[in-house]
Amino acid sequence: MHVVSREEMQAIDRYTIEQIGLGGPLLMENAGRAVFAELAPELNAGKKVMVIIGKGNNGGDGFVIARQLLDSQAYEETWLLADPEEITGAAAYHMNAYRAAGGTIQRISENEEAFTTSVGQADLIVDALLGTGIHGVPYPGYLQVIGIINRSGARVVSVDLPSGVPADGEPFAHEAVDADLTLTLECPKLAQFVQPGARHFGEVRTLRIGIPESAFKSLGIRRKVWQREDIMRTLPRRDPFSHKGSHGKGLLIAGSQQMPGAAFFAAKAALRSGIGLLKVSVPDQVRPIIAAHLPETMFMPRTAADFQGLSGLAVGPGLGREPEQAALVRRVLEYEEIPCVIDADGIYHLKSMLDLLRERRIPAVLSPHPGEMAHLLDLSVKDVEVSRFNVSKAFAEKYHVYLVLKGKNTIITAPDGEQAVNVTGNAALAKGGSGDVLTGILFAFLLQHRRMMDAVCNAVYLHGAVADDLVRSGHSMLDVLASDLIDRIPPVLHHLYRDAMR
Ligand SMILES: NC(=O)C1=CN([C@@H]2O[C@H](COP(=O)(O)OP(=O)(O)OC[C@H]3O[C@@H](n4cnc5c(N)ncnc54)[C@H](OP(=O)(O)O)[C@@H]3O)[C@@H](O)[C@H]2O)[C@H](O)CC1
Ligand SMILES: [K+]
Repeated sequence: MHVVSREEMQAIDRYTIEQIGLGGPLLMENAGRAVFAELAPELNAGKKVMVIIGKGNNGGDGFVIARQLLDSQAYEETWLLADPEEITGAAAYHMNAYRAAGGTIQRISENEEAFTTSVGQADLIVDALLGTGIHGVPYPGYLQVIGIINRSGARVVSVDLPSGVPADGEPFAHEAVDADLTLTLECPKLAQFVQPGARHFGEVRTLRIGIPESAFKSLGIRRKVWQREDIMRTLPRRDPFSHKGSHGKGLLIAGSQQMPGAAFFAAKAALRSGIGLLKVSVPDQVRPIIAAHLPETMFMPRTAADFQGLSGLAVGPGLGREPEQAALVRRVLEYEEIPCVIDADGIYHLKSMLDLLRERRIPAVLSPHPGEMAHLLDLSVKDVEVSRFNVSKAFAEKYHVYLVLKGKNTIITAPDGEQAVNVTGNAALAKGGSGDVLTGILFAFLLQHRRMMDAVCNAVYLHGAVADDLVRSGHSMLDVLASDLIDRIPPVLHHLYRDAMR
């Protein structure tokens, strides 16, 4: 499923209408019917549904929805914030159809009191005020209606976008509709994954409205949501005649006296995610802790780390920030013949050697959280968070890396700018150690997948999916530990493989 900007969506609309010939009114009919079908189960007899319509094509969708409500069991009212004379194109086409089918349009500006009363009595409000066409702060009339909707107490369903949210995810300070459900048309827009807009969507469902894949191909859209079908398609299939050497021989350089656990979590997660042979380089004092809990690992002295014969490296979890650790990170970066994952303190040290990234033949994989990303770029966390897609793309292309910018919707970016958004995971992951688990999964998957982008996307997907599985079955957002995540990898992988083999 593609993720698009406002401009890209408008270009796709144009291409579909002009090149493919599916006219605007038809697409609008498809959009409105898809929304109505999604709402149908909620439209029982006597339910009071208000359709609140703006001037543009988002409003046009509203007229299609209102027309179908006429024939439903629900009681329907349609309120227009614009002057009907202002309505043009496909929206006018459907406004006329609505009227001709017996619909009545009430104008908000002429009946403000009645409008406010009606909103107070509504069970469900369909927000068809503004979609991708908004620029800047909603005009005063729109702001006023947005505020009334937000204070209504009704269930609010937004068409395409919560009105007032800019489609590209740029920051804004004005009020926008707080939707209970957003039915986004054809494909997600950037705003769905970036704060503050993301907070307005409520539950999100994406409704296809008949735009052919060729329209997206024609525009070369290179941003998508990584979905269950993607991981099932790309999970590595094991050759029955394979041996432990076939699934990666990796060295994990992690842990310190103060943070031995990080090395343990990353190592165990890598083993649980299929790495064939794992060597761990930890300070001598830490070795007994790991050895006692992970007899499957072998050890390499921190002082004599030899990379010969390895197929991958991972450095960072719990490493520490002393200068001597920087030398280790540098060695990993300079060893460019095999993939490497750099996380946590490894990223901290990276700042002084960013140019080494660009020179690597095999791109490194970095998995910073927003704070680590901000440190790398000398930006504030806020600067990173309000521009996650662009910040990620610029960095990945400039330094020729696979960048995993962690967060509610982790964004994965390849060195050529291709992006994927992850939609698994939840706030249970906001706890020390969960990042180390991701490092282990990333490491193991990198050594088992053919395509690096698949490995990185699948690792991020699996990491979130185990957190979702835990919260779905007996855990809460508060209690999940890194070890719970690791212990839940087997059943989640089991179900993914089982479904993939069907
Ligand atoms: N995705 C698809 O394939 C389809 C999507 N559809 C729907 O169409 C909208 C986009 O329609 P568009 O007309 O481009 O934009 P909107 O309806 O969101 O709004 C446009 C009108 O809003 C006015 N506007 C612009 N900025 C503001 C503001 N800050 N405050 C208030 N009003 C604003 C603008 O008027 P101007 O006079 O200012 O230009 C526009 O008239 C999309 O979101 C989908 O819902 C199609 O239905 C089917 C295909
Ligand atoms: K809307």
